[in-house]
Amino acid sequence: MKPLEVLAVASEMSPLVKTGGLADVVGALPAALRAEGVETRTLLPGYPDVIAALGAGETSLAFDDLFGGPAWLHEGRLGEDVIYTLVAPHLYARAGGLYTDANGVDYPDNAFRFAALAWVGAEIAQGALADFLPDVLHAHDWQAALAPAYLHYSGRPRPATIVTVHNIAFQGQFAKELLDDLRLPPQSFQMEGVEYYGAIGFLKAGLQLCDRITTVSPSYALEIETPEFGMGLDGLLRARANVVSGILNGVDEAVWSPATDSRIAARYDAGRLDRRAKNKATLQRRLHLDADPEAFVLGVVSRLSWQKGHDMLLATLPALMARRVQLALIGTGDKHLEESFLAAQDAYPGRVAVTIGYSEDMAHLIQAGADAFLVPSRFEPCGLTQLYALRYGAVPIVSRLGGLKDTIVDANEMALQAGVATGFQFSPPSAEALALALRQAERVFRDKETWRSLQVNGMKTDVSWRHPARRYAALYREAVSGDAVPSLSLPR
Ligand SMILES: Nc1ncnc2c1ncn2[C@@H]1O[C@H](COP(=O)(O)OP(=O)(O)O[C@H]2O[C@H](CO)[C@@H](O)[C@H](O)[C@H]2O)[C@@H](O)[C@H]1O
Repeated sequence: MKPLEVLAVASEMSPLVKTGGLADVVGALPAALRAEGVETRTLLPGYPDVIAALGAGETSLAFDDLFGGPAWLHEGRLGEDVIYTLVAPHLYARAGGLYTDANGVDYPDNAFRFAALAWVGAEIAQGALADFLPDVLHAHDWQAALAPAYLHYSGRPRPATIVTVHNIAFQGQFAKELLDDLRLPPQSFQMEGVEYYGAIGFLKAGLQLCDRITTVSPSYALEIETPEFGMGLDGLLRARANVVSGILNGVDEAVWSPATDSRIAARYDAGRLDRRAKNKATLQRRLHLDADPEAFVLGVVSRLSWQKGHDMLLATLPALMARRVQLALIGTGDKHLEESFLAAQDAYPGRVAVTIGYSEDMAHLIQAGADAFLVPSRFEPCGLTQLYALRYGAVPIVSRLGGLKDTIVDANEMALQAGVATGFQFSPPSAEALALALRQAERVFRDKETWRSLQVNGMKTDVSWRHPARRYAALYREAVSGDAVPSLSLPR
């Protein structure tokens, strides 16, 4: 059977460029899909680091003026994966972050930076390259979501289109005056097009005009159809509910496996869990936590934002610190949260260790050394860190919503009796409910045998990409077969 060919369009891809979970997913999917007979090529913005990492490669497809300057496509390889980099120095050669300057302020031209990515994705999808004509364009998040709109309004033959929502909180909204400069036709500015509350909505446009919508867990797929979680897009998603599905993320096992992980102090697996103690001791030493093997060590690896709910952890800290508990946290984001956690570290020396910043090494060591791993999110499309925690025997304590609800089996009495529990869920996402869950978890932690059964159950859970990749492949095939290509019936 001829492999199905997919063009993935995204603004991040591990290990080339990452600010969060989106990169992990975009980085892992091509290899996982290959096993399902799907060949994926990925289009990324030409950030300087990406260009440097991919080195010399072939250049093709030049644009004299791509939203304000010249641009061209660079074809490189990362292992077996073909990566197209959109080289456009006027858009991507910046000293700051991917989306914001050094002060955390959005670049004023983000609309054009990501419209360009989507535009070139649409060009490739319609045959601009001699050697690659994809069957599917798969756009990830708002940065790529204008691609289905460009395809729709081009009026030319196009492949099937899929938009995946990794986080509906980020939507890409821009002034309506940009319509023409964004190369969108006047008739696109309507409710069935790119118009969104009087502005231009990139994610809105993609969700409206693509063939299939996915998000990263079945529960989040339902949640975003409600006003509480839909962040303004719930009406659209309800109207298109027949093309919305939730496919859980997986774990890249080449990167996240305690048996082979070179970033941790001692390797282990479910049969050699005792070796984990060395990672706990190393973590405590490196972070200047008290060398106490019996302390209940909580781990956190996260962006620090309202979504992730760590303000609730701060609120419960005084009660926690009255017990034999330690906290090892690495995170970055909201300045107020960063400062509050640093203040907690000062207040509880040897008990609270806070690293403000980003470190893959530390992320792995926390997973391998912490007893429990905390994800108290207010909303969570899927969540990857609780999946890594399952693999590493750090028992997850999570809020009961979104992908957290779908991936962790709560250690209630019946689940413990049945021997299927893998962690702890709490609801609603509040400091009080979190505090109760932490007390319950600590109680089970003191019962070594039961705790070990949670660890082993977690480590045996299949969190690989095999099952999700099969679902994506099936979805691609369904979209290509065109049983229903709903956007074709929309006004053009
Ligand atoms: N300070 C730090 N140092 C080192 N590593 C750090 C770090 N902070 C975060 N990370 C890493 O970044 C990734 C975060 O992934 P998540 O899925 O947990 O959240 P995120 O909200 O970014 O992703 C969004 O997209 C993903 C992908 O679909 C969804 O799972 C999720 O629910 C959604 O919010 C993990 O690999 C984690 O280890």
